[in-house]
Amino acid sequence: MIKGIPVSEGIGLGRAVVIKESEYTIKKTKIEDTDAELRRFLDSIEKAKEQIRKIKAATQESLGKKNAMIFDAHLLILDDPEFVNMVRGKIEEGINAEFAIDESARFFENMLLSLEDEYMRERTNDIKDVALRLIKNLNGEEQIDLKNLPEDSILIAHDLTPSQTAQINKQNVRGFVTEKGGKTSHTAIIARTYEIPAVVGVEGIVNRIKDGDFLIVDGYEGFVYVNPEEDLIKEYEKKLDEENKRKEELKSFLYVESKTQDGKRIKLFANIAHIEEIDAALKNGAEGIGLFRTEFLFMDRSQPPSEDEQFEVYKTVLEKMEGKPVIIRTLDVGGDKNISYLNIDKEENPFLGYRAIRLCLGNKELFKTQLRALLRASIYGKLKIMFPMITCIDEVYQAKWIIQEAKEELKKENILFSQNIEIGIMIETPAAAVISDILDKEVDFFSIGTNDLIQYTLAIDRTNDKVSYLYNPLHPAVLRLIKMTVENAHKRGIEVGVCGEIASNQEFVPVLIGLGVDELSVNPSKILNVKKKILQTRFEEENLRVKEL
Ligand SMILES: C=C(OP(=O)(O)O)C(=O)O
Repeated sequence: MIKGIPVSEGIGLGRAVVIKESEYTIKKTKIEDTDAELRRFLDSIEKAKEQIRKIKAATQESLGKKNAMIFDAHLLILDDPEFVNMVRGKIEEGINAEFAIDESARFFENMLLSLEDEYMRERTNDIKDVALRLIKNLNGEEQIDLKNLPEDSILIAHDLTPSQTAQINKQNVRGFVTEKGGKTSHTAIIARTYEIPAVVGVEGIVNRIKDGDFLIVDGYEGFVYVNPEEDLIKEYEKKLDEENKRKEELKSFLYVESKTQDGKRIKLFANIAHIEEIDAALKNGAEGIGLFRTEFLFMDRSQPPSEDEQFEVYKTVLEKMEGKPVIIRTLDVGGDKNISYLNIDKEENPFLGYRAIRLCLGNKELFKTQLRALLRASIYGKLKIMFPMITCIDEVYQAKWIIQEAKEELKKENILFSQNIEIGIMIETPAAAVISDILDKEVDFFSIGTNDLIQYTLAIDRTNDKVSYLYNPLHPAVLRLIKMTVENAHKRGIEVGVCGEIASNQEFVPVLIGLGVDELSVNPSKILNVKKKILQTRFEEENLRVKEL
């Protein structure tokens, strides 16, 4: 048994398909006919471009424009005069094309690795990917074909690149196991989107497993069993059976209205961080998006996304949701989410520092660019804009003022935007909950971010394992703040949602309902589980339980 990080729930049984990139020992040879060698090199470039364009089109179709953009970077490398001329120069000196490509790629990889910028360092993978493709083309070697995987395959790889996941025939895949990656890695996101069990961060797995080994992937616990005993296979087959039955049973709730036994309606929305997750949200019956974490658009790059780039993403989300409400949270970085190009100073207490709305109000252009993109996209659906980490009314005034400025600018430029965009805030600091009767005068809705609310109320760093035992969502202090927020909002006639992780957890759903929340926003894969719990809950009973808080 091997342990890794579970990133996509589910159980998979099947045979290993090991994706081992060929390890080339590229020999340097002396070339007499340099013109012919140059032609070989240029042909391999043309072939690579054709291959990449095809993969890009397939990715765009299955995973959307943003995921397909990575292949633009690959095409740019193939057109980069510095790279092409360096290889050409070496060939003209009489060096074989394979060696010239390898040496040039290493030169640029080392150059990028020497930079401080994490994003640039990560681009070395793109150069490696392109160089390998060129060398394989020169050798007439087929690129790994993932379109025709055998039934019940479990993919084992160092990491799955976007070009690989774009080609996979999903019906035949029962699991992913990779050496690299974490909860937000590309493989993890794709696995969750396709609902394929996945375990990542398993060091050395590529060399420990052979093609055809029988595997069990436990995406709940992060276990991978290699050629297990018959008893264990039986045990897991039983679990898989139960899982499939549970899934089937949950499907029966898909078209059932989300309300408690005694008729209290609870809206059921989805949390997303990437547009690819919308399909899973819709498939599971999300009535809207309760939290789109836009910060992920700003990560893994060297500069912020442009207004147009953001506009395209927000427009896509709104269009895909076809008029259902979409709450888009403005940039929430700082704390544990660092973005190198924003040059945030190292802080002693980053969670109490320059983050979220504070950072946006201090970087007006960055903030306004996002707001303009949101306003422009607003005509494509039902947009609601939400500000994170509010602690005082002044922040709400300032943020709304910048929205007003963005609207004036767009009007002058004759650019349309919706006149009915609701503005809301996250209630994720005790201060915001305590003054919710002041804040509610200025906004149209609240969404309680319990992940942060719990950390700030109980003074526990949510990323520190040593104090995680104190992270208690049912602590009376937390429940009182939620209760207070809901009561204030309802007096003013505005709705309250919960978008923190506790809304996805069946254990906490009844208490949130009892506290009177109107909407729960949960992980797409948890929507039907939560709906089942809502249907079993009696509001009056739960409400009585929290009366005396
Ligand atoms: C949803 C929340 O925000 P984050 O993205 O910081 O988890 C929260 O704090 O509950």
